[in-house]
Amino acid sequence: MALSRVGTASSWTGKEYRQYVVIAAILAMPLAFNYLVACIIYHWTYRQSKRRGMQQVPPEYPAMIPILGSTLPFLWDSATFVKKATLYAGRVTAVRISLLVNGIYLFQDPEAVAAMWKHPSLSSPIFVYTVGLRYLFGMPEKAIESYTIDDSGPYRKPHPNSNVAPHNRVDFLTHDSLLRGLTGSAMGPTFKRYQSIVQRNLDTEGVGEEWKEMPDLFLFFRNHIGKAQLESLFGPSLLRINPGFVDDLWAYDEEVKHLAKRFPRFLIPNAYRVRDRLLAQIKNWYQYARVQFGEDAMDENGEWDPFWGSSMNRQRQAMLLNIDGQDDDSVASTDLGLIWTSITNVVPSTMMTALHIFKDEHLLSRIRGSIEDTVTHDNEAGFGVAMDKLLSKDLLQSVYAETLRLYVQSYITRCSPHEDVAVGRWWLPRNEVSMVSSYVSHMNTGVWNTQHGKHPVTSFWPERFLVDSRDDQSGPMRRDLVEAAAATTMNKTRNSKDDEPHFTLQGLSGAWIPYGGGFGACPGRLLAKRIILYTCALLVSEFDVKINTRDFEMDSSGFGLGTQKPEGQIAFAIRKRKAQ
Ligand code: HEM
Repeated sequence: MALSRVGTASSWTGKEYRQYVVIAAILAMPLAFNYLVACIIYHWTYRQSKRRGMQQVPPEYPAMIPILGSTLPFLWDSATFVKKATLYAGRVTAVRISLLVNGIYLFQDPEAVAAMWKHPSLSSPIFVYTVGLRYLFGMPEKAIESYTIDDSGPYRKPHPNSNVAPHNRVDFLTHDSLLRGLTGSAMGPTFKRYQSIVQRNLDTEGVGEEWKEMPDLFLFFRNHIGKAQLESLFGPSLLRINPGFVDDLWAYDEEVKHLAKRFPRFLIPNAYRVRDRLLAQIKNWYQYARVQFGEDAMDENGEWDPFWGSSMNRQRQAMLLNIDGQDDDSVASTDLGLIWTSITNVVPSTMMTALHIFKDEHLLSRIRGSIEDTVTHDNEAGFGVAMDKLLSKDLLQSVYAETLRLYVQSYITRCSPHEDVAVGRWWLPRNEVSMVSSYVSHMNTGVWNTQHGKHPVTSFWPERFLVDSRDDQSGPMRRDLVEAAAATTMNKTRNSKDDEPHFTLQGLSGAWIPYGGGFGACPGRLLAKRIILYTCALLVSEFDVKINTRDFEMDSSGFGLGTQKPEGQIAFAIRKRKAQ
């Protein structure tokens, strides 16, 4: 009896089930048809472009669900998705992906990326500024307007079609101030301050000639390298009057990935709370510096004072507050962006460079040997280094370049507000957003030399950027590309027979892109390279470090937002080196 009841019920369910399947199939037919058409157009466009060599707009990556497009895979598994979407017939290429609000063009073939850097209409990061300021850095909506309406470009001369008033040219004004403040004559004093502050910070750790066990390498770098960099750029007052600033900055860094997904406050209250705290501390700093600062506080060149730090910060205040709709709240958001960008890339990059050196005894001893003639140690003056010489050390530069290749996972974003532009063999339509993923470029097996798989693109190979004339399998680029370049341009990329292996980035302008590129490239890149190389030279010369946690994974959850960090803590031991 019970069995027959079950049987009746299940056959009734089966019938219902079949009806649902039929309805679902009918409903799915337009979707399947739509997808099929999208696939045909997608393949046809690539084939046409290849066969006829025609300049055209990149095709759209087929997505099953209209309107939603590729939003879900792009947001939730961005690394896998962009790698897949930008690959066609085994080659990295350009594609349009449709997202919920609008679409994005991804340009990844190295020729297109190199062309992008050269194009004056694609030199401005203003579009990504507006996104960052709104969603990451919490700028009030009324202040963002000045950023969204500025179509005058990043150059001193405004675009002829733009009517933006000179004092509202936020794109040019901010970029110009950053270039003046972070490069050229201003960089030297900032870097000098960094050198003495980092040595002072390391001294506070009390490391002696006995091994000192420590639980977390990243914390060590945050507290010494990160703090030194903050102080050398923004001055001691910001940190002194806000003792929780550094911890809050790193707590915020953990939350940025959630803010980037545009979740509302009620879903990620901690992210909004820590951001509010940081903005309040930055405004607190403004109040303090305004009261304390006087002309007599400046150094002899007017480059630095203990309240605003570098003169760039002091001058940014006047420049930003002069722009329509700006006040302390909006300027604090802009400064949060600057502080976050300047610190949170260089700290993990420095740590990963040092980590790779200390993890490998042989590499450590080669690096020590190679920089011996550049470093000095004086009991009075402490550690010293001839920076010009250090910056040209081949193996150290190769380790640095390889570290950035492996761990920098940024999206570099551009938009042309006035005209369609040619990007290599593609067109980018006016006002459309284009992005380049450094990760896809850095993992492109069509470019990078892996010595036939011996050194996969996903692995760390310290010599990848060294060219050795005695070894035709050496160098960062695949052998076939080097030969093709040499045949067409008579380019001599190899050194002469008796030269030592030398560091090169030749031919990699569209492939090695940790700092973006062109006029909009990272204005902190020269300072970053100095900080990374100097810090590694200091650590390897003055300390022994044993890496105790040797197996760890990298955290990919912040994909697209900058440099990767390790997942979990890396335990290590450190001691002062005995006098050599
Ligand atoms: C290894 C360290 C660093 C990496 C990997 C890095 C990477 C980047 C990238 C990919 C961009 C976008 C560039 C583009 O759009 O083409 C950028 C922009 C920027 N970076 Fe860096 N960066 C680093 C260090 C620094 C440092 C040390 C500073 C400041 C001292 C800094 C300040 C900035 C600023 C202010 C921007 C925005 C540029 C603008 O508005 O014109 N960065 N960075």
